[in-house]
Amino acid sequence: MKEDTLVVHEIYSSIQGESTFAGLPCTFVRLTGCNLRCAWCDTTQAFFGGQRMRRGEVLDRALASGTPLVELTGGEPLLQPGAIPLLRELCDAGRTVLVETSGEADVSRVDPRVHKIMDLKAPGSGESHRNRWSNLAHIGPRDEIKFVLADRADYEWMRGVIRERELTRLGCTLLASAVWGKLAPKDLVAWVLEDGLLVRVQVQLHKIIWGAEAQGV
Ligand SMILES: C[S@@+](CC[C@H](N)C(=O)[O-])C[C@H]1O[C@@H](n2cnc3c(N)ncnc32)[C@H](O)[C@@H]1O
Ligand SMILES: Nc1nc2[nH]cc(C(=O)O)c2c(=O)[nH]1
Ligand code: SF4
Ligand SMILES: [Mg+2]
Repeated sequence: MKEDTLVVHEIYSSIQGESTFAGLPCTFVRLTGCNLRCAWCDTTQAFFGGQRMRRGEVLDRALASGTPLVELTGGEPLLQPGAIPLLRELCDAGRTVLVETSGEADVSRVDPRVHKIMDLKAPGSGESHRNRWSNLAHIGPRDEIKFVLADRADYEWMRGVIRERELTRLGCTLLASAVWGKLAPKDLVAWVLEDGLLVRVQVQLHKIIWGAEAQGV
């Protein structure tokens, strides 16, 4: 069956660099392939290649390190049919499970125990037209919506989306992140404070620790 195998770019342990889980030891399962091409994507190496593995082996490798936290990412993890049962099996094994998704793919079948970290792509990504707004119906208090912002125009777009779509009503965390090397986090912080916007500004902790070019961290 098509769910029995997954194409995997890498599996490794590090500390979680993003989201409200930042700083915690975490095992990452990074799947190959993405159907978007965000202008500033820092993981283009995961677009192609990878190794086809049986789902059971991916599960074993993800559990082997013993970290209580496991994240499925990519590329775009939800493009592969095996991602849905893998997320469920990771939850069944007692792990706290995160999935990092562009939000273009349908999130409705993701196990409700999983914490969905879902990007809403701003115009500076070049992929804003791909946002699947119907996914918002499946976002709840355990989930996090992330905006990755390249400039002031992206910031204003985020502010408009939060207000017009009443995102604070979803009860989820709203994350605002600067595109690395493009928007200064201090400018983002100044704008957030000026507007009294209730978002959590995040930086990519792993890039501060290991540098922006390091892979497998
Ligand atoms: C590489 S993506 C993989 C998961 C999924 N495709 C997505 O976009 O959410 C992981 C996260 O890194 C963020 N990201 C990628 N490149 C970035 C950059 N240059 N600066 C800041 N965040 C970036 C993405 O927006 C996303 O939240
Ligand atoms: N340390 C670390 N934390 C992360 N959180 C989300 C990541 C991702 O690429 O999805 C990521 C990553 O690439 N590295
Ligand atoms: S959706 Fe994620 S993996 Fe795909 S291009 Fe955008 S940031 Fe990169
Ligand atoms: Mg990353």
